[in-house]
Order: sequence, then C-alpha cells, then structure tokens
Amino acid sequence: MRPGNTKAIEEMFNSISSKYDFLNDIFSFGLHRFWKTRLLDILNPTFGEKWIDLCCGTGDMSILLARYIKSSKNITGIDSASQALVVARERSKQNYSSIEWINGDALETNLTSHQFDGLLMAYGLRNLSSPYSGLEEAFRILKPGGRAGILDFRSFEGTSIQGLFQKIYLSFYVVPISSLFGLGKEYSYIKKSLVNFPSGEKQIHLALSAGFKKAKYQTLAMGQMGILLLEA
Ligand SMILES: C/C(=C\Cc1cc(O)c2ccccc2c1O)CCC[C@H](C)CCC[C@H](C)CCCC(C)C
Ligand SMILES: C[S@@+](CC[C@H](N)C(=O)[O-])C[C@H]1O[C@@H](n2cnc3c(N)ncnc32)[C@H](O)[C@@H]1O
Repeated sequence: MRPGNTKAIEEMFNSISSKYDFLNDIFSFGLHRFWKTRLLDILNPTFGEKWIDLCCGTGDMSILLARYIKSSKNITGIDSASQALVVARERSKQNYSSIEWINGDALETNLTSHQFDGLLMAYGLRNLSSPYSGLEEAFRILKPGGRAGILDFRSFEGTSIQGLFQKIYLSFYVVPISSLFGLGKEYSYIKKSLVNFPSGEKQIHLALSAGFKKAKYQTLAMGQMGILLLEA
C-alpha cells in the first residue's frame, strides 16, 4: 500500500471499517477519544453553528461533536470509503439521526463555498494524496473567520526519542496485533504514511499558503499527536 494512491486507500479503509473502531480503542487504550474531545474543547463549537467533519470515516468525530453541542443538526461528515459510512450511519441512526453523511472526496467536496463555521479532520490529512489541496478545499468551504482543527499523528524530523518511540510502537505493537486480525498490511501503512507527512511547522506553512489567516500547532499524547488549529 503506497501513500497517495487514492483508490487503494479507499479500498483499504473499506476493508478495515468493521474492525476500525475496535482496533483504535485497543491501540490507543481508548485515548483517541480523549484526544478528539481535547480538539473540541479547543475549538469550542456551539449549538447553531454549521460544522463539517472531513474524512469522517466511521463517524467518531462527528458523533462526539453532536454529543458536545447536544445536537446533531448542522453537522456533515464526508468520506470516500462507502463502507466506513455504513458504520457511521448505523452508529448515528438512533440518537444522532440529523448528521448528514456524504460519500465524497475531501479534495473536491462540490460543496458551496464559505458555508461552514467550523471544520474538523481527524487522521485524514495524512491520507490525502495532497494535504495542501485538502487545506485549500477546507479553506474554500469555511466562512471567513471560520475555524478548523486537524488532528493527526505527529511527524518527526531527524532523530528523536519520541520519533523512535512512535516507530517502535507502530512496528512492535500495532502491526503484530493487527496481524492477528488479518490486517497487518493495512496497519503497517500508518508508518509508511508518516514518511512524507509534513511536520507541524510545515503544516502551518502549508495552511497559510492555502489561504488561512492564522495557523498554530500544538502537540498532545506526550508529543505523539498534533493538532493544527486554523482560522479562515
Ligand atoms: C485513531 C487513531 C488512528 C486512526 C488511524 C489512522 C490511520 O491513518 C490508519 C491507517 C491505516 C489503518 C488504520 C488507521 C487508523 O486506525 C489513533 C490511535 C491508534 C494508533 C494506532 C495508536 C498509535 C499511538 C502512538 C504511536 C503512541 C501513543 C502512545 C499513547 C500514550 C498510548
Ligand atoms: C484514519 S481514517 C480517520 C477516520 C475518522 N476521522 C477517525 O478519526 O476515526 C481516515 C479516513 O480518511 C478517508 N479518506 C482518505 N482520503 C480521502 C479523500 N480524498 N476524501 C474523503 N475521505 C478520505 C478514509 O476513507 C478514512 O475513512
């Protein structure tokens, strides 16, 4: 599996969608929900605002957002993997039925410009064939002054203890456990996708070039994850 191969990535996420949430809980000890909630705490979405979750996958972030603002109205989730959206629809149909799920491309959403107050993207940017084009599209659909939060693995430049820890964790914990579920190849893709993923500083630069007025980057999970915070 090569990063940047859009069709192959879509197929990969379709194939892992039924085990995706379960494995994320195992691999992060449930902490990924805490990281996603931290993102919401920073962005402070409020009732009445219109939000979009790009690369929503099985819908975790959109559902957390709906819980956070105590309403599922005005929330849209978009993902290219149709099977991931089947899971998202099933998970949301009882209590969060107003969330709109769209099967589409985050690089070309075909959504009207300047319509969202806020935008979320969790673990999506690294999977796009062009993170820069993803940021341009995010900027286009946000209202002026709209805010965006992008959560993903931190990409380390050079040698560091944290970078080494990340490689060891992925190679000796995540891949072997996922292999037990027949998904070793799929999960070994995470490490590959980090090779060309821009560092926090470079993400800031890309976002400003894509049109955002303000950009900052902060880390969490003992420096393993990063949040890119943007204002359109
Ligand atoms: C929710 C998480 C990852 C989502 C995710 C992203 C991808 O790009 C994938 C690609 C292919 C298959 C699956 C995924 C995928 O699930 C984050 C949590 C899961 C991680 C595997 C956990 C990795 C944790 C850090 C390297 C170290 C964390 C230390 C912490 C203090 C426990
Ligand atoms: C690692 S998952 C993250 C899912 C979810 N946001 C979460 O935090 O659990 C990455 C998601 O990005 C989606 N994706 C990758 N490229 C995409 C694109 N060009 N357009 C829309 N979705 C895309 C995949 O289908 C996958 O569901």
